[in-house]
Amino acid sequence: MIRIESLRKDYKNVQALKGVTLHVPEGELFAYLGPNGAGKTTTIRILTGLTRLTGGAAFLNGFHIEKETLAAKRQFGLVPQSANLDQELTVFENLDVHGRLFHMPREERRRKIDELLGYIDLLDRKRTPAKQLSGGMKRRIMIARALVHSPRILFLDEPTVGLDAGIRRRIWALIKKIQQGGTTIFLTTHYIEEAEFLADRVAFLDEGAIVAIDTPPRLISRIGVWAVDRVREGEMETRYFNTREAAKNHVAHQEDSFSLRRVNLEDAFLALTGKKVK
Ligand SMILES: Nc1ncnc2c1ncn2[C@@H]1O[C@H](COP(=O)(O)OP(=O)(O)OP(=O)(O)O)[C@@H](O)[C@H]1O
Repeated sequence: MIRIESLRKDYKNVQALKGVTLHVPEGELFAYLGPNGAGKTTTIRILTGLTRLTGGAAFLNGFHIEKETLAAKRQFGLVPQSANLDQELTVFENLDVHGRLFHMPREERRRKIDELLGYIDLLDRKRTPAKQLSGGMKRRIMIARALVHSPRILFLDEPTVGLDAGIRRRIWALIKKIQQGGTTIFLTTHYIEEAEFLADRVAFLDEGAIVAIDTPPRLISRIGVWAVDRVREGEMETRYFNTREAAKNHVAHQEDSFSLRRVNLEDAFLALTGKKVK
């Protein structure tokens, strides 16, 4: 469970977070979606104790992140945006170092690491140096590493950035599997389809403030059901309708080329923020 209340973060010249409030119940997969610079990483850095907040409060499974720091830190695993495995160490050693940081006894570390490597389908790479792994494998190992101490909350900062489509889907399946084991997942992304596919609920973050929080289907239904894209005088125009008939009526007798399609989460994001995510 994650509770954030009126969270603010000021850097010298930027108000990175302007009073963010949200609650992620136990076991939910929550996506925090926004364009570059929206404040996604800043939020994760504050929740995981890497950056101090300017105002407001946050709790992880009920523990105050600044007043009960140690207990709060035991609640989560973090997969940062950039690959930070120790390249010279093997896969096992990378995970083992993490288990030691959490003072796990040796036998428990071994058991847990084997279990996790089996879980992510990389047991055969246990003795491989990290530098010999592909980008997708490194990402899976980073996810496994974050789970060594059995946290109940997992933070994933842009978990599939830079990975190709096939590997991205494999990571999605892994994230879903982790949630099905009961872990609360807080994921940042600027890939809308990632949020639409994975998340129980999504927050749209823009310039340090939340614009909307809801389930993907409910966010989409705020806009309409059918969309008509049309190029008009060199500009792309999209209009939204609640029925197919209304959409068809709109394009009847038009000479421009158009496409009729279902409304998706990207439409909802654009309509609610007036921005493009990518
Ligand atoms: N250490 C820092 N010092 C000054 N400004 C910062 C610092 N870190 C972030 N910012 C600013 O705070 C704002 C939010 O940045 P943040 O990295 O949280 O955004 P983001 O949504 O994670 O974007 P991205 O997808 O690019 O990582 C941006 O305007 C950024 O320039």
